[in-house]
Amino acid sequence: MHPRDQTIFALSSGRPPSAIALVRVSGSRAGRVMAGLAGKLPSPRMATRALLRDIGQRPIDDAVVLWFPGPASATGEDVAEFHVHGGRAVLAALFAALSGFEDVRPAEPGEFTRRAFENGKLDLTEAEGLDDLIHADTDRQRRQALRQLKGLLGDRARDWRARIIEASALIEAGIDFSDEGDVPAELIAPALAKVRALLAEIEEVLAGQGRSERLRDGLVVAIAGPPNVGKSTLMNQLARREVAIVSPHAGTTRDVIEVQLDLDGYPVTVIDTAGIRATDDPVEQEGVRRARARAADADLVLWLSDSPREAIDHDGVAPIWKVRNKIDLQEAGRPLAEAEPPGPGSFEISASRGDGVPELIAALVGFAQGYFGGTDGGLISRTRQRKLLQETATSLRRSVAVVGQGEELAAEELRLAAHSLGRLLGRVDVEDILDAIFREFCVGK
Ligand SMILES: Nc1nc2c(ncn2[C@@H]2O[C@H](COP(=O)(O)OP(=O)(O)OP(=O)(O)O)[C@@H](O)[C@H]2O)c(=O)[nH]1
Ligand SMILES: [K+]
Ligand SMILES: [Mg+2]
Repeated sequence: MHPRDQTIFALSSGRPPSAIALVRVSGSRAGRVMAGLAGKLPSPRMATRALLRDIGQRPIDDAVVLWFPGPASATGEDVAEFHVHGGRAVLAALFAALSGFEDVRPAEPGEFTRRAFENGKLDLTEAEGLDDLIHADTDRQRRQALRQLKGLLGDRARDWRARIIEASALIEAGIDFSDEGDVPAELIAPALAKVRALLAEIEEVLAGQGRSERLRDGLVVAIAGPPNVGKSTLMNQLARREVAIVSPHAGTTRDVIEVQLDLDGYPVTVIDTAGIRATDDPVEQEGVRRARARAADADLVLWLSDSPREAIDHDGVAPIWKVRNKIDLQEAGRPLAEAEPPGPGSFEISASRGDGVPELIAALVGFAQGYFGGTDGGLISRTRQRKLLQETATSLRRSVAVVGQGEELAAEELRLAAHSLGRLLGRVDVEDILDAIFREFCVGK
């Protein structure tokens, strides 16, 4: 039997031990497996208690089982669910029993979702949304994934694709009409109007959404600056715990230290780095090299200093905010007048006391909002989706541009645009691209 037609099983709940574990089985043998282990097939979609027994009639566990005959199941195939006690030995015994059935094997990562996709239960954007929902750590990631899973992008793409096909039908009809000479303008004009309208919609989605696909990975904010200015102290303030060593000794931090923060639902990775200075210590030199490299790749750099006019020693394309630290010392002694007045992207804080830190955090949230594209988030959640929408828009623009040189050229561009949207939905993709996408999913999904 081809692996694709085999029946698959996997643990679909979390890592054992746990109170309950869910093992799913999908494929043509699922019914035989269920009847074999539970003694008989329960009524469809009814939670039923059953003593599971292996092939030698030895009991495995007292379980709750569910039977979903296809196509009304998550994958579209026959699906059997076993809710067992989530112990490692219980699962080992159940897996051994499942593997004993002919043409039944453990699932590959993402294989359940792939079968659902292939049986038309989900389009590719929805499958991606499902994977994102499982991996969502913050509230905004969850909401974006849920929009994707509910098919918001997929529905738009299906609508656009249908309208492109209508427009191209008008143009093709025009081509058939005129064996010699020009296609009548009455046919071309409405087609062009359709194309322009939907191009505007796609451009709006592309322009208005910030970098919403980056919401999956989050934003990287690097704290950089000279030694001893309080970078690690600020890091600990932002993390609200002692993640980095703080000491009056310049050159304390050498490794890059990362924490994941949830800032108002936005995922933000903050990195603390070695103080940047010339040094003879080879270990510190390596720390400085790493600090420069990570700050150069960051999406935002907080350049920390403890003196009013500190030169910024950093190369990179990311915006830099000047953060002046230790203002508590200034209040105690030196006059405030010598300080540069703080402007946009410029902050004054006391990392040890916490003054100015809430304002800095609020500004970071604002930055994240602008970066990811506003409060409602985007329709686009992956680079793959953005690229295909850009390709679609390019083909539509070309079709409008070339229509004067020949209707066939315009029709060809519309075909390409429809093809790009088909790929977005996973309707026309080649096997290896689908393999690459589904391989990233987890086992049991
Ligand atoms: N008065 C005052 N001291 C601070 C403040 N922030 C940090 N410090 C002190 O400054 C010293 C250096 O702090 P760190 O956080 O280790 O500085 P760093 O920039 O990480 O230093 P390196 O990792 O060595 O580059 C420590 O003694 C801190 O307690 C502040 O806001 N006010
Ligand atoms: K230090
Ligand atoms: Mg430090």
